[in-house]
Amino acid sequence: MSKQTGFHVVTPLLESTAMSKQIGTTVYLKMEGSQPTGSFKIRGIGYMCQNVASSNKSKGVICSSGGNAGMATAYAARKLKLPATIVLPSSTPQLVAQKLKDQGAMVKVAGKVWDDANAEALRLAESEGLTVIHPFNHPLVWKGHSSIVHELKASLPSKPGAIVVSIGGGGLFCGIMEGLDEVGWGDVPVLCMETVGADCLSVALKARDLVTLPDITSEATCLGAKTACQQAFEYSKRPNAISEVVTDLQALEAVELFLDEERVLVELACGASLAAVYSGVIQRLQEEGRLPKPLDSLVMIVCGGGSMNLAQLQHLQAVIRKRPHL
Ligand SMILES: COC[C@H](NCc1c(COP(=O)(O)O)cnc(C)c1O)C(=O)O
Repeated sequence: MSKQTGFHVVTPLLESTAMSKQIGTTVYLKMEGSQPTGSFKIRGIGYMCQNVASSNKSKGVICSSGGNAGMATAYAARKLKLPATIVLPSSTPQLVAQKLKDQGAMVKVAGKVWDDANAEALRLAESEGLTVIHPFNHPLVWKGHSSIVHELKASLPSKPGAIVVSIGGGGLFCGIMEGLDEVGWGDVPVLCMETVGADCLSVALKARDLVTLPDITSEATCLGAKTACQQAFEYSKRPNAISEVVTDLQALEAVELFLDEERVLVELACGASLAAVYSGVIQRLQEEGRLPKPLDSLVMIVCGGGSMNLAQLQHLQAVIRKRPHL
């Protein structure tokens, strides 16, 4: 067994019988919710924190986060004996703040959405001489996330027909695209899933410009960056990148179905990806000729998410189902 180099673990790659039956090909689930911090974030964030610590010049790290990048930063900082400050928007569920404090991090709340928290984190970094750990926009974060693809290359029987990822600021997407280039799978279609109201990449693609959303109106607050990172925007112009958007209700229904069928509770952010199968996006793309039919296989990056529990699920069910149907 090779010595573990990062703070992340090699996650299970499971087959979903129900999803495979629904789309007529093998659907593999890359279970990133099994990571120590509950999401894939520890791969890239942990790698960046290790690099910061190895420079020995840091007084501490600071991360603005919808929750999961903050969890990864707090966990890695504790392991590295670095002080950590996490700045959350008020849209992040309270349970996350307690989990961060349990990791020994200092928690501050600033603004309504991630962009507001990020502005405060940059101000604090400057005033207190802290090292910024960006939740999605840094080459070290993308490099760490690319480890997912190397694990897929080692585990899959053959090149996948397509990979599905959720998009917040685009860091996971950048890591996946970097990894695909590295293993020679640069032509594999990557389906980029967002929710209405947190669809910064989709809107940028339609505008052919890296535009900023006026606000975040989706309940999938962990996808709540108003502007995608430049690198994600560049990657999204590649022929193998496909951008799709689902509603919060579709993401919620996907979370509920996944819980029933696969016995795992994930965040709405992850539901956005799962909805690609559960809400028929894959089949529509095949009918439109934008995905091959049949697909050799499908890999779902189950990004996970640590800010979900039964109470939060019940809250989201009430809020989303109370909304007037558009
Ligand atoms: C505002 O928030 C950005 C980031 N969450 C991002 C995130 C994503 C999307 O990853 P990204 O595209 O931002 O690298 C997917 N799935 C889950 C469960 C996530 O938490 C954060 O935690 O600070």
